[in-house]
Amino acid sequence: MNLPLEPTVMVIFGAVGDLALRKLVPALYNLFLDGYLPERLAIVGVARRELDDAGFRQQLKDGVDRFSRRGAADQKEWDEFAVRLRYFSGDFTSAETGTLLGRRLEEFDREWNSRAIRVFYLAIPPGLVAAAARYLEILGVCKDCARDRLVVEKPFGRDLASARQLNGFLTSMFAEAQIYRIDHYLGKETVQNILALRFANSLYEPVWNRRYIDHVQITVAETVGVEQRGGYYDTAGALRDMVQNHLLQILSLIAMEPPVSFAADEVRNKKLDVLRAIRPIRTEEVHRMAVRGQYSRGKVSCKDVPAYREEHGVVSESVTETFAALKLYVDNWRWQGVPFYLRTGKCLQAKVSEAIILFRPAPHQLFPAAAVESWQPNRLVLRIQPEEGISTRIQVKQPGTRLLLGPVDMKFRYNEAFRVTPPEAYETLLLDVIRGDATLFMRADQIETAWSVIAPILDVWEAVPPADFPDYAAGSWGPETADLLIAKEGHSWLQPDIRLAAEDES
Ligand SMILES: NC(=O)C1=CN([C@@H]2O[C@H](COP(=O)(O)OP(=O)(O)OC[C@H]3O[C@@H](n4cnc5c(N)ncnc54)[C@H](OP(=O)(O)O)[C@@H]3O)[C@@H](O)[C@H]2O)C=CC1
Ligand SMILES: O=C1O[C@H](COP(=O)(O)O)[C@@H](O)[C@H](O)[C@H]1O
Repeated sequence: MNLPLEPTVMVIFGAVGDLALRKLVPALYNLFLDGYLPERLAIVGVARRELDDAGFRQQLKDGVDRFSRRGAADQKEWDEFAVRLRYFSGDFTSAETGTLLGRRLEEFDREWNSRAIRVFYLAIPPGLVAAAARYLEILGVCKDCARDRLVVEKPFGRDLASARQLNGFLTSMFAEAQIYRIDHYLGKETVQNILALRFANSLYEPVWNRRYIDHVQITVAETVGVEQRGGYYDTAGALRDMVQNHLLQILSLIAMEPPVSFAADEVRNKKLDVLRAIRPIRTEEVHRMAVRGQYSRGKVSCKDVPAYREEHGVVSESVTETFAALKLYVDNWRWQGVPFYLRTGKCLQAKVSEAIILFRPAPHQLFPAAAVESWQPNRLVLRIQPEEGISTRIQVKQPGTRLLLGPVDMKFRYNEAFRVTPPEAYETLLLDVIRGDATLFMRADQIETAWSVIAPILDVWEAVPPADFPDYAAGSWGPETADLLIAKEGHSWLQPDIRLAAEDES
């Protein structure tokens, strides 16, 4: 792995917020421990609250102790890392703070005797992104400083129109290549492994099409509710929060054509082709292609859970969906007629993300009916989390004197095969930003096309409020309507192996 050698200043706007404390700083600290960070690196945190460098460092250390995959930080190692951390108190909607911060950044250039690459990470409420970007102009960041980068979190807009507007605004100030729109699912090891599985093996690609694949199921199930983010979530819902980004990205990786190379735009073009090929959903068919749900009180992992409408920050008669399931078709040569079922929800029975490829039956049934009582079609399970890995279900002869077939799984699990803890998604993505590799980030056109896929559903759901919310108990697998959605095609959801999921959570 090449070490990024260029001096870098990473400015984190919103440096003492939830995302920075839980994800960004633990990721940067782990990259430091693994020796991946540039030698000359400064991390400057910006927020309004009054703090000195020591207070800032202590808050970040508390975050690392609680949330790092490696557990509490060793004090000596932390101190070595912490000298890189500086705090700057100011409101980024004020020009004065802009000028002062600008001077501070120039000090690093003088100290290092070279103009450092500047990475601006906007870990701030989505409504402030445009204001913060304007503020960057005061800092002299523009299209001409091609080495400087801007990292924008999700949600990117709240619909097609607002995403277009934000893209228009950002690309008027920065070149597309400078803008890194994060979708943290793309940094997950097993999501990246979809490409490795498909394009580094000759076994799967020949059968990766409508002739052999019956349908695809993508499940991203969470056990948590909205936690501290009720205010945001209640204005978003599952479709905006998860489907528009993470689930459609997983679908794109499963369905894309082989890229010619792994150049950022080559991969992104191929993924965009998939999004563009998704059959548009007409208004009158939204109810046949998509269902929504909201959780009522229940038990998750043996603990009582309040109803969504009782969560902090959620309005009492909220009609926001906490569950969404979709049926999509990719209208191209490879996937014609193959349904892609997507579902995601909060307060479900287990935390598990996986994609299952269900294959068609063997073309000729050679075995007598008595031998195939428990026959199941071949399936390939791409487990994204927990227990990251891949398994293939095949039919074998069961031991005994009778000819009886039965399903078994051939399994690969990351932790058994490699015995290392894979990096967190944010580690991979932050390192890519520092190195200037945008392959795993969303381009403007991908974001907009993904919004256009779900736009008809958003419109209909907004126009026709659900009559029956809440409609699934916390701790279940979601509303019954999700089962009916795919039962119409003669399919049923394959519930994940929750024994593994529960082990991972405990
Ligand atoms: N938290 C999460 O798990 C996830 C978050 N995201 C996204 O990340 C972004 C940040 O979320 P999150 O960390 O939860 O938000 P928080 O509200 O926890 O943090 C916001 C941060 O911004 C600072 N801030 C707000 N206004 C200003 C201002 N005018 N000038 C300077 N600083 C300001 C706040 O500090 P102060 O008040 O001191 O100014 C605080 O540090 C959002 O876009 C969110 O959607 C995405 C995925 C997951
Ligand atoms: O982006 C988001 O993702 C998380 C789920 O991420 P995971 O890595 O824990 O699977 C979700 O809880 C959150 O609502 C959403 O904004």
